[in-house]
Amino acid sequence: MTDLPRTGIGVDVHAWAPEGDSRALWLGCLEWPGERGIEGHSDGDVAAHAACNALLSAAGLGDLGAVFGTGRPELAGASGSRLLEHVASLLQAQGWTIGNVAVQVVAPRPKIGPRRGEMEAAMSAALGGAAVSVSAATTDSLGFVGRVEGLAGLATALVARS
Ligand SMILES: Nc1ccn([C@@H]2O[C@H](COP(=O)(O)O)[C@@H](O)[C@H]2O)c(=O)n1
Ligand SMILES: C[C@@]1(CO)OP(=O)(O)OP(=O)(O)OC[C@H]1O
Repeated sequence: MTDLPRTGIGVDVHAWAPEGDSRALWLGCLEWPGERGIEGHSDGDVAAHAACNALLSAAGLGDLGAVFGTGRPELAGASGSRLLEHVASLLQAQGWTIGNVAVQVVAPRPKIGPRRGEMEAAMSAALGGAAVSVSAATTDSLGFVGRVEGLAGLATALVARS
């Protein structure tokens, strides 16, 4: 049987930190100065987390909770880059090459367009150079994203046997 490439799907949602909270916003392995921060056990980077979930899904290796648990003390504040690097090393150890990862941020802010290239480069670097594309949508003020309760990251990934 030929080893066909495999796709995966991932999502992650985190709540915004309360207004005035000093937490920083980390999204797509970048810090966003001046933007409202995010709640989370890690740094709450929904773009990186969705990408991790998509890659683990594509490789049949579970998801973030299966790999990192949901509250391990050593992962408090862990960066999206650190999680992506670990996921990339797990896939490599299992004989998978990453084809590409596509990530969509669902949030009215921050505006992704002006930093799209920087975000793609930062996530790609964490994945050892694999192609990453980033897009965004606002939801036109509807739902929990529109009410500014939280933001979401969605991702797909393609992997193939090395
Ligand atoms: N956080 C965001 C959200 C959206 N964009 C850009 O705006 C376009 C229009 O968004 P709609 O939700 O109204 O379709 C979208 O296609 C993105 O180009 C953004 O940069 N950052
Ligand atoms: C990343 C982890 C690490 O404790 O923490 P959270 O910041 O809670 O993020 P989530 O996307 O809910 O995934 C669970 C955890 O694996």
